[in-house]
Amino acid sequence: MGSLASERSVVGLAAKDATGVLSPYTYTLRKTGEEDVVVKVLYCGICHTDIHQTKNHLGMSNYPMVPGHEVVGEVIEVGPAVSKFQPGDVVGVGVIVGCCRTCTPCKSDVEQYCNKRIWSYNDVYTDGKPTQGGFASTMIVDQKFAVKIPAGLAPEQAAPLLCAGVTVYSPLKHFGLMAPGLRGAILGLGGVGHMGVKVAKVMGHHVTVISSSDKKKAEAMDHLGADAYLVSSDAAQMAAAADSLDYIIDTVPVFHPLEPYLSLLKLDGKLILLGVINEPLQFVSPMVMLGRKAITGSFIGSMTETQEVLEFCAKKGLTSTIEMVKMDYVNQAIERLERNDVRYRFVVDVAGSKFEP
Ligand SMILES: NC(=O)C1=CN([C@@H]2O[C@H](COP(=O)(O)OP(=O)(O)OC[C@H]3O[C@@H](n4cnc5c(N)ncnc54)[C@H](OP(=O)(O)O)[C@@H]3O)[C@@H](O)[C@H]2O)C=CC1
Ligand SMILES: O=C/C=C/c1ccc(O)c(O)c1
Ligand SMILES: [Zn+2]
Ligand SMILES: [Zn+2]
Repeated sequence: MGSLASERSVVGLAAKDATGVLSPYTYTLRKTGEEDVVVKVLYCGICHTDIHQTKNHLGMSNYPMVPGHEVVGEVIEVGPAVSKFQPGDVVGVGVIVGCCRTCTPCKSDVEQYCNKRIWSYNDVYTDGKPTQGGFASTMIVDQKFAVKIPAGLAPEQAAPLLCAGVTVYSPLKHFGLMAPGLRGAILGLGGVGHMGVKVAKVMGHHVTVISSSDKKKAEAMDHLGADAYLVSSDAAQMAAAADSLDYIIDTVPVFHPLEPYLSLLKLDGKLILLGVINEPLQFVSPMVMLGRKAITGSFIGSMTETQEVLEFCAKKGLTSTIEMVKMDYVNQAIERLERNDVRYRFVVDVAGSKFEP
């Protein structure tokens, strides 16, 4: 099925330099390969990683760069060997679009840890072309790196699950933290953090939000269903919560000391780092030894876990909390995300927007 004829010309919004400002950019996609699906982008979430990448926080950015890795779209064409999808299917694409398929992580179904992973943007595909993300009319992706959006999940609600959702689900599952009754905390109530609260609550955990201010308290308790709320700078509140938590999911995207949070963990508690921070973090060793605590990290989730979290959310009636915007608002949305002014994820209505070159 599908025509394998030519490269497609597409329009996206690209950063052209480390200012991170996005502007229209026309480029071509590869010819539809045997295992490729061609996806008309419907919606794309804005993740803080898009800021790290477009603004070159990691020193590895290449321009022009079309960001966006929480992509929901409609399949409009499939290559001849595609078995998972057909035109008309609503699918999701996330953070990675390729892996080696032969290394231990790839063979263990955790291909996100493949050292040859191909990122959905700011990378180079197997054909030598730059990869470009979801703030664009169309993407082409190998069927392995697309997931089905289950019936019953609104496509715009599903977009944040493709990064934020699976990023919290994967470590809870991997570290054996899905049992009801656990006491967990979410540090940083943004796009990833709000999914952390929702997923942990559905698992039956007692959930504390640890935030940099009290601004989000009412919403966290009333809308997201958090059980407790700590302001990280309030020493009395923090002291009262010492030794009380089985885990902390840390989503803060900037440098912060770890010791105040390590002190909140119980014996064998885990501090799970998710934020991308390009400088050394700090703690003294007794903070982990005297309590056998673990500081660990986790990176998105596998394609299997991505499909699983979508089905988990559909089954539990769990949605993301989003602010929907058009493409012409993306630069303002990014500025607001950087100022910590979003409730809790921007999702761009890509197909419903005009973005002419
Ligand atoms: N490990 C992985 O696989 C993944 C990692 N990430 C990374 O996780 C981090 C969080 O991503 P995301 O949730 O999209 O980001 P958001 O900007 O949506 O949320 C980050 C939250 O951290 C808190 N915060 C504290 N200090 C700051 C600061 N100086 N600037 C901004 N926020 C601050 C805020 O919460 P509050 O107001 O409560 O203090 C804010 O809402 C990023 O570094 C991102 O790159 C994202 C996805 C996957
Ligand atoms: O948002 C998804 C990607 C997160 C990410 C994690 C670690 C890292 O080094 C990155 O460049 C991105
Ligand atoms: Zn992300
Ligand atoms: Zn591999």
